[in-house]
Amino acid sequence: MSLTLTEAVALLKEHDLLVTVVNQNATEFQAVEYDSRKVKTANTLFFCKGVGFQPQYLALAVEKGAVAYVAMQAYDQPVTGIIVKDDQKAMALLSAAFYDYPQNELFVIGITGTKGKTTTAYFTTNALETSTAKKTALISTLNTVLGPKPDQTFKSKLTTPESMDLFADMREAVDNGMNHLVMEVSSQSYLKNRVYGLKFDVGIFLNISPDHIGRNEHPTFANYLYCKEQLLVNAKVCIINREIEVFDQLLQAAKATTDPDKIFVFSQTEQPGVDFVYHSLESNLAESKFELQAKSQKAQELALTGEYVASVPGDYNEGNATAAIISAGLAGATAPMIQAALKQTHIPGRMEVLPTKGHGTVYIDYAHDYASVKRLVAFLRAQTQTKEDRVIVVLGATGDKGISRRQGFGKALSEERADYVILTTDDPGFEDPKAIAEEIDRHIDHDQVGHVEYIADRASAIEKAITMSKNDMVVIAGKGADAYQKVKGQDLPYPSDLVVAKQVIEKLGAQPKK
Ligand SMILES: CC(=O)N[C@H]1[C@@H](OP(=O)(O)OP(=O)(O)OC[C@H]2O[C@@H](n3ccc(=O)[nH]c3=O)[C@H](O)[C@@H]2O)O[C@H](CO)[C@@H](O)[C@@H]1O[C@H](C)C(=O)N[C@@H](C)C(=O)N[C@H](CCC(=O)O)C(=O)O
Ligand SMILES: Nc1ncnc2c1ncn2[C@@H]1O[C@H](COP(=O)(O)OP(=O)(O)OP(=O)(O)O)[C@@H](O)[C@H]1O
Repeated sequence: MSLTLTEAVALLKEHDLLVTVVNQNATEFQAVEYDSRKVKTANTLFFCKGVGFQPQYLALAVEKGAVAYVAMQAYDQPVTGIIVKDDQKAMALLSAAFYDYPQNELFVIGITGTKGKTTTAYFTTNALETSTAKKTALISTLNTVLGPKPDQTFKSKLTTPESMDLFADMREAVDNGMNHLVMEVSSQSYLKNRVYGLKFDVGIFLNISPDHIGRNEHPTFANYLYCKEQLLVNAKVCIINREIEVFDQLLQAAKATTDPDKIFVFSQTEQPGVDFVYHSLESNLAESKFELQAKSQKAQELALTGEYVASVPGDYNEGNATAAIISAGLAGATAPMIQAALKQTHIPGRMEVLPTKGHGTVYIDYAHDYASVKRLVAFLRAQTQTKEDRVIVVLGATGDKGISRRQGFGKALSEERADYVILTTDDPGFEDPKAIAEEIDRHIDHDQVGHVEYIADRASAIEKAITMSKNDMVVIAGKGADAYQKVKGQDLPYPSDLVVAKQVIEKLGAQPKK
């Protein structure tokens, strides 16, 4: 992989991003980097970007071999400086060029939404497994999969990687023989221009509710919506959930750049302009069965009508699965292939079900905002068998970010009348977990929620909930498959909610007979 100074300058000029070039002595770059600690070779082009950037990082990069840098200002360094109007946009464009536009060799499906991105990404990837002969790469909050070998799967750092990492990942996927890519597209990735200039073959918009607004994230809901909307503006084919409150605005955004014939709308209810309708047939504690109907000519042409079973319970997962079915169909999978895949999809930390003998049913779920906790508690309430069966909830709220979630949890637990709530620790960061719990508690309507208590140690909170449960639904919410607690800038090891719950069930001798 390489890039010449002439090519870089031409590309930046084409996008009206170039200000000037200083010390024009470098000619060709054999490596690109944005972290001085990672610079390894001479002929590196270094990117100065980000709120935490400091000039000494560039000095270190130069010491280690950087021959040029891209920045929004010139620095006192003897190497070539490519001065640009926007460092993040420049990094995305030049990274794509450096890695020789790997997106052109992949069918790229992008997924956005406040909730359901990871679930839909896993459904879609599995649905494509047969039609692409296992050549579908995945970039998700949980894992990044760039090839079939075990060492080509690794834990992701972000939901959507930094642009340079994204294009490097895509190149690696192509080199590993992949020809499709399913990826989550966070609103933050548009805010930070991580996907600037990238065209998606299919863009999915699942839902939007207030979240990710505040320090380090979006200043307002309008900005959050605008960033998410950009996926539709940059997709050749759009799939949109009709039930989104701001659907009309989304449709307009999609239509600005996409032929209406390439926009697919899905809904739970029949209404004008909808291409696909899904109806729930049976939603139980282990899976969801639903029917998908094609309503428009273009939908019928995809031949996806039929009954589907999604392995992940929760009626909202039928919407996620529907989006996955349509996108997989557009990418060439047939209904039988998708039906077989959805039945078997396992998504770590999303509605993991542990039935017990004598201690009810335990759910581990990543629900960590108002909308997801509300839907989860409502769903589990509907599954209780008798009036005496309780919904017992274990949760905490993260420190340093998502502050509005504390109020949201209080509201969701009150509206859905959780019977027993144990507040506990969930990635407190630099905050005091007890103070976070007290804040959630202040937003709980104690006339609606049976009982609320605080147990600082998460494993002990889980143990108490399962031990006290008889025929109840125990929900351990918020951390999903995370095997750490984020405390004061460190990831402290934590066995994960699933492992803790299994240990408790074993200790109680409550494993169900196989
Ligand atoms: C607010 C935000 O998005 N920040 C991201 C951004 O940081 P930044 O560009 O400001 O960079 P920085 O960390 O201040 O560091 C400045 C620069 O100095 C460099 N550096 C630093 C130290 C050094 O010794 N040498 C050096 O060169 C760094 O590599 C960096 O390029 O770029 C970094 C990678 O270059 C990301 O790690 C970082 O994500 C932070 C950790 C984060 O928490 N982001 C969250 C909000 C996020 O992006 N979340 C979304 C999901 C949200 C959703 O579900 O919708 C996501 O896509 O993951
Ligand atoms: N369509 C939906 N509506 C409401 N809640 C949902 C929906 N889909 C999933 N959830 C809930 O949200 C949780 C997170 O789901 P998932 O990881 O798929 O979403 P995500 O968009 O990737 O989340 P995040 O951005 O927080 O990583 C699930 O565990 C479930 O409780």
